[in-house]
Amino acid sequence: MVLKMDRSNELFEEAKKYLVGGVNSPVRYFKPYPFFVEKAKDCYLFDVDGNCYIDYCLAYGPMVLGHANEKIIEAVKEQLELGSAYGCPTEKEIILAKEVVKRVPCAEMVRFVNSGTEATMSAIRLARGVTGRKKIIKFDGAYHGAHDYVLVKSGSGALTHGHPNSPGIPEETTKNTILIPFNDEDAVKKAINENKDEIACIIVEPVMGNVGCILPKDGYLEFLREITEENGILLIFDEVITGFRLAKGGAQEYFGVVPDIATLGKILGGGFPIGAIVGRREIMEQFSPLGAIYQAGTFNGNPISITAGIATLEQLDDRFYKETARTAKILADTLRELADKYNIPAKVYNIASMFQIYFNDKEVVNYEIAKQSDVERFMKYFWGLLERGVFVPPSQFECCFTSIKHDDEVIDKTINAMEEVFKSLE
Ligand SMILES: N[C@H](C=O)CCC(=O)O
Repeated sequence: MVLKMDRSNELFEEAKKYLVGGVNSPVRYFKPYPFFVEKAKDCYLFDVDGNCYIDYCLAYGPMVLGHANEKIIEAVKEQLELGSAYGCPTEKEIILAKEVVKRVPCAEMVRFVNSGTEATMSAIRLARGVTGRKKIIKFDGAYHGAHDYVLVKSGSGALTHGHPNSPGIPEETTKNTILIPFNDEDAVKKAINENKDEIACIIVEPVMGNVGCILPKDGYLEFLREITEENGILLIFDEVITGFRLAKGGAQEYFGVVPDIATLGKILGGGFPIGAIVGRREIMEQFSPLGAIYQAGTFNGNPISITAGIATLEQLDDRFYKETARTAKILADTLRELADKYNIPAKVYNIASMFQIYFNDKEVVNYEIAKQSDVERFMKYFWGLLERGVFVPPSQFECCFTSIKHDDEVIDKTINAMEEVFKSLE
């Protein structure tokens, strides 16, 4: 190993004694051991061995303003003095909810929760409760968090670590989860025809950011909108990744397709745990205490996360969207050029501030094709970049993100690192 990672190694040995696999989320582990972080600032992570990395993982998505953003720190410090959990409502929840409603096209009402996992779990319950139907359609490779109904043919860490179907989930629990390939209209039609009046919802990541970066084919999201409407099925956009990222109003604004319900997280909490279910008023009002569909949580609407969320959304201006998209595109174009120049079979996808490379000669339009990508070469690319001070997620089944702090100087350094890495990739 070129990188000096001795202290990380020591900490990993210690961590393994107390924490399963030495980590608290599987995506954080990579062989032989991950670097341990000491601190982070702007677009940089600093590890315990004194290495500094340009960060394109951004904590798997939330840190789009960069790490340790001054305005968020100031607002959170102030809120900490006022208390960190009340079990009672606060005015700040209204402020953040209003901001969400202003931005996100389908959002007429909001329920704040603590994670994307909780958001999708409750959104599915809501859809089932409202429609009185049991079945749901989920796309192969989509990752909607770590709860039972959707952890089948799943992306993200489940796929990276070789278990897209997690043991421990009874087949009775997932027998109502219909799995179909993404970007395939006929598969959707067939599933709906075979399960007439039984499907509560289609849940979809408009851009599949948990199996790399798979883009919807032109017209595909529009097709999902039409066919769900025609069949009394609720359309759920899982915008935990795309929300506030592709545009102020997320993927639904970017693509101009408005779902019935959406789930949010990541950016919404400004680096603190949060999730949200949003949707049309008559649907959302079925949640308790107005309706009978139960949804609850001690930390729902937690004042620290809400405060960080308000301070974050305030800073997502037009310049933010323009710049983060510009830098991600430069990197995606660079990767394409390098793959061409060094004759490495690769496909690169990019939308707004998201991008990912697959070492694959086929267009990656779904999970089956994504899975055929060359993992070994990807890990060579990953380590090559890391050794040159650039951190991308350690799996091609995750997505890279740019933040507002990735300026031209940082991008140039990244391009140089990429060029050096590609030279050694054959
Ligand atoms: N891709 C996951 C979430 O979106 C990564 C986060 C995790 O599993 O820790």
